[in-house]
Amino acid sequence: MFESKQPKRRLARLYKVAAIIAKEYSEGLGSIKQLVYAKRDKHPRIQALYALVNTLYQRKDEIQRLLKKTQLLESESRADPWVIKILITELLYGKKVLSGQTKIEQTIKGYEQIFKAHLSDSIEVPVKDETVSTKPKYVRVNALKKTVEEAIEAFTDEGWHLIRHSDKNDYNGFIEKVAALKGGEFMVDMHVPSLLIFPPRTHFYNHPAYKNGTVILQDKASCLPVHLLAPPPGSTVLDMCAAPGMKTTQLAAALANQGVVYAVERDTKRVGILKHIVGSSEATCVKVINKDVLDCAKKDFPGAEYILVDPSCSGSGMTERSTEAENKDLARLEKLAGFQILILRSALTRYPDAKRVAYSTCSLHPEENEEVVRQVLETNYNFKLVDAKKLLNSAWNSFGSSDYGEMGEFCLYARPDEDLTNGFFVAIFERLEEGEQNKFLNNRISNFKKHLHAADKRKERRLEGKENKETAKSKRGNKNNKEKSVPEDEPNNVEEIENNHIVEDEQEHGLNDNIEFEESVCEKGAKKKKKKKLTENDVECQETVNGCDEIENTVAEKVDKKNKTGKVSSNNDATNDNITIKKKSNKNKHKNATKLEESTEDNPKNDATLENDNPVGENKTKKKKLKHSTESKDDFSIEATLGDNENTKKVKSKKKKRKSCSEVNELIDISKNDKTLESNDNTSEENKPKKKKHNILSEDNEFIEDLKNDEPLDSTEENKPKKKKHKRFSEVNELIDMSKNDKTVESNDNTTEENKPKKKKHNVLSEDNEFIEDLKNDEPLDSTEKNKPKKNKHKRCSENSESIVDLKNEEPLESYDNVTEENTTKKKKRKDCSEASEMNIIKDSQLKKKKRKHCSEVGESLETSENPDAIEFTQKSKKKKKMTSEKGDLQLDD
Ligand SMILES: C[S@@+](CC[C@H](N)C(=O)[O-])C[C@H]1O[C@@H](n2cnc3c(N)ncnc32)[C@H](O)[C@@H]1O
Repeated sequence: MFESKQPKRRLARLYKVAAIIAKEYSEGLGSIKQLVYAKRDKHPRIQALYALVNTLYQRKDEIQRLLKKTQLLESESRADPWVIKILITELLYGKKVLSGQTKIEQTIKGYEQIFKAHLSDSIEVPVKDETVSTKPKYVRVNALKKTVEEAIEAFTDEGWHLIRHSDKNDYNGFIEKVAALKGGEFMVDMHVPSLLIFPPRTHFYNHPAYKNGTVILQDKASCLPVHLLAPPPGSTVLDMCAAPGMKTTQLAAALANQGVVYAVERDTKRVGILKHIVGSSEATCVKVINKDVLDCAKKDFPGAEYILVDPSCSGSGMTERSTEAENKDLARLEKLAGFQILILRSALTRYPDAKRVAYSTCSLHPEENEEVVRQVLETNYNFKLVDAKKLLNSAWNSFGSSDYGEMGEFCLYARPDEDLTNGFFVAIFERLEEGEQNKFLNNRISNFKKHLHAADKRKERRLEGKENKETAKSKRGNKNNKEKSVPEDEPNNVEEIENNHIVEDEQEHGLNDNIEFEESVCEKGAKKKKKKKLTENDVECQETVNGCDEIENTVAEKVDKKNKTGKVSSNNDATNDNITIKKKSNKNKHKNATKLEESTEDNPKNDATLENDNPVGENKTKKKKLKHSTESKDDFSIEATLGDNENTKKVKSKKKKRKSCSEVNELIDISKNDKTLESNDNTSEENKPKKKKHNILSEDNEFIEDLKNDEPLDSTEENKPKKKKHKRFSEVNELIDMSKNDKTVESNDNTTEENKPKKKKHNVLSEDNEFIEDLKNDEPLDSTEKNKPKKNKHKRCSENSESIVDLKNEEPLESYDNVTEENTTKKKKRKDCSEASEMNIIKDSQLKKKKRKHCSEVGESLETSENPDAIEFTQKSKKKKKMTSEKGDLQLDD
């Protein structure tokens, strides 16, 4: 046989595999390092793979620019865009040659001069080599296998020299010593006693202590949540987001294997890694549970006393580049925050035996941290935030943003530049003792929500009543003449209206968190329900492993080998977090899953540096303070959201479409009043003479007036002149629904839900989600405020609306805001509405289009809602009788 001397016609496997990894990384399927390891069987040159993909992401902006200028992706549309990007990376920043003869390589080479010409136009941005770590290597001694003393002795025997730091209060001195660690030296951490510190780039992969599970590679920051949670031996612990299991094993060690650690992990693949780590660390007290923890309840983890909430996050703290933390993908952060709020709130509300809860992220973004804490804490009656500084005996420097006042300062940050760790955030909550108070409770919200909660309960009772009634009716042979006598466009009764907004089926869905939102509003014929397009927004979150990339990779490798699957990370988005907010129609439950594209613009995250063979040294540590984003944070005040007209700004949207700001403000104002909510009750429309439906504004005002009366409910309704309140009820009910998460706050939701009669499926507006909406309205994530000058406190309503709208306009908030999908087609209508009210109210009002006639005063009322006298004005305006113009969409704004 003659050897063919023909040039290689096939693309080098290195490039193919690198392209796959780059793509998977862009999809958030893992850190570059994890993905490289996972593809090891596909290409053994992991360093070359890593270098290519890492460089691609370091240079992504330039490459993107080149692609745009040359239109290469368009002209080479048949080629894999990721292969093109990898080849450009190789050509411009890698080997600087493409030696293959494939068509695509030839094409890319053909562009070389053009690329270079474009590049010379731009300023060269120096790229930091992320493979050179300046962070020390942290090694946690697995107390289940060896004591720290034994480990120290063993390392000393190996020739390592222990550097001591005895002053427990001198954190700065400690950091200096850590930064100065030289080859052959190690220290014991001053906070986490089981943690040993070695110089950067010390290798442990081949060390027997690592291989046999005696030591675990875990960054110090990642040890802090469990250290601060401090469950004693014998206790019951719930680890809500457990894989890969670094903190799970730390928890087991804290318990000395006495007691139980429920380690919950949703992702099946990661459960495999979790089990492996748990097994190899001999953490016998751990029970691994492959479940979505949001589908769990207290019965699943009986007696859970200590809870660790370490949810998926942006992972912005996992990079050594502090600039990374400044690159915010606001929409993504908001989605993550939504999920984080849900999960933290569930920890604080579902488990009645919980004494202490640790919330942590490996993110440096306040949106995922202080903001999450704030949103959850401000409505929580049972927990307080513990001052982390005190827990660490003041020997720590980095805390949360003072923009959040004391609340922020009670939270702890670990910062790469200051603490020589990964970036991390920890907040510790403790159950209130008797007589104690959560000083961050926002009473205004709480009272409001308490009322709503009460109203909610009443609604349930009414529903039960209705069920009975219906049964009786059907027994009577379904004689329903009454219905026929009701004008077409009128809902039959309050119950019916309310039924359209029932939060349901929490039992089935585990809780409020997998959210289903039924859009059903009365239409002509009273019983027709509008079907909405269903959406399921999968929010893919970058899985971050909190400082345990290395171990995870290695374990992944081991698991791989064992399972002979060859894959740990895969294209399967199982590694992603799915925040699902669903809308379902009554009848059809079809879903349209929309995957959020994680853009390639994402900077590399979680890319713990690959081990290399550099000698120990170069412990240059930046003392520069990490510039932490401290966007303006207006103090939250429900007062403002509930109609702080004094501070409301001009609402921008068109008159006719935004008439109802004042209405909602009024409604909400009113709902602040116990009695007003009570007055919602027992309003039987059936018993009322039917009235004109067109005078919405005046109806509202009257209704509001009614609500403002302190008359006891039942009597009120009976004695009042009959009005068409039911329409407003539905709106109020929506408002109530919006705030129903109170249940989650006040009750141990799951458990209470369990005891409730089952309701209609899929008629669910998840309380939590709505609550998030609510809260979002109350205070936008600081992202939305980002570009704004700091404002006075309590300037909430219109500002928020505007800022949220701005944000929405730029990028729809998919996970929160299903309704925005629909709304996007109605942009003009919702400019001034904050999301929650839009979500809930627009729909209703849209469906009332045909029913409602409005007078021009509606527009006026909206205008007036922007000024401080809005309510007064609207009250005046109710006196005007004539509604002249037929009005379509009614939007109620906060
Ligand atoms: C940041 S990692 C946790 C790291 C882990 N605590 C450790 O120290 O090794 C977040 C994990 O939570 C899991 N997760 C996300 N949402 C979840 C949910 N709803 N229920 C259970 N696990 C979830 C993710 O799959 C991911 O493995």
